[in-house]
Amino acid sequence: MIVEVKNLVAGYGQRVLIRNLSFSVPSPAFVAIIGHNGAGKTTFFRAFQQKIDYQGKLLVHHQDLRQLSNPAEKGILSYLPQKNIINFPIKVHDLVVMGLFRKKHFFEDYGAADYQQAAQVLEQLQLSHLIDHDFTTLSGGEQQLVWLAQLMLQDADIVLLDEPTQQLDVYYKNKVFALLQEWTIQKGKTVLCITHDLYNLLPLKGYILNLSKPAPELEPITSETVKANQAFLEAGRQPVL
Ligand SMILES: Nc1ncnc2c1ncn2[C@@H]1O[C@H](COP(=O)(O)OP(=O)(O)OP(=O)(O)O)[C@@H](O)[C@H]1O
Repeated sequence: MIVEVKNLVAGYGQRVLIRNLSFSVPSPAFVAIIGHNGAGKTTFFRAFQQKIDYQGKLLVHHQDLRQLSNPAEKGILSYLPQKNIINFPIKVHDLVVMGLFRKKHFFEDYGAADYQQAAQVLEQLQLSHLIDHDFTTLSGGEQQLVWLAQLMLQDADIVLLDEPTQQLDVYYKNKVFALLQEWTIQKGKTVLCITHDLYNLLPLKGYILNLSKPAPELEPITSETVKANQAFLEAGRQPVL
């Protein structure tokens, strides 16, 4: 089992957002996590990162995440937040190369081979022209792609992405989803991706987890499930019982 969620209950104080969620991802897969604004998608990721208290169990590779120290350092888990703000000047190349942090000792400098790897992922994302730019001067979508490049270098087994295509144009939305699919099929990664871009899921193989449903479960991505979930979300929020 790569990821197992067992009877997860999570929220804030009296406000329970995730009630008894259970599912398992037995082999590398792409999982789109969908739901209305405020449904608890980011909260679910916070539980994964042990940033909030929760009941139930979260297991990765059969290990309880509560007992697993520093899964990022071990290359088990990586995370791309919805917003990641930097307020000091830094070159795109220098930011991306930091994705290799777990291969470095404390204070060890990044070398030519590391910068070469960073340049390669930037090229793959068609961002080579931005390599020497100051990150803080880039557009929102460009910044989002640069973070994605850094995440690629982290090369973790399980990748959590919170709306990675939110600010992207139609071309890059498709390109990023295709890339995430490639990570699962060619590199054996498990990708959990929060998204509101349901129609971009249509060409993909994987699963949908709709956290707005009363009993969310993994549904295979097909044109029927995408359309049914889109209709479900368009119908509006269900009253909380
Ligand atoms: N630290 C917190 N304390 C109390 N309530 C919080 C906290 N963080 C988030 N919430 C609330 O929990 C609810 C779920 O938030 P969450 O960020 O998980 O939603 P989401 O499904 O990711 O939504 P969106 O699609 O808008 O990003 C929201 O109503 C939010 O206001």
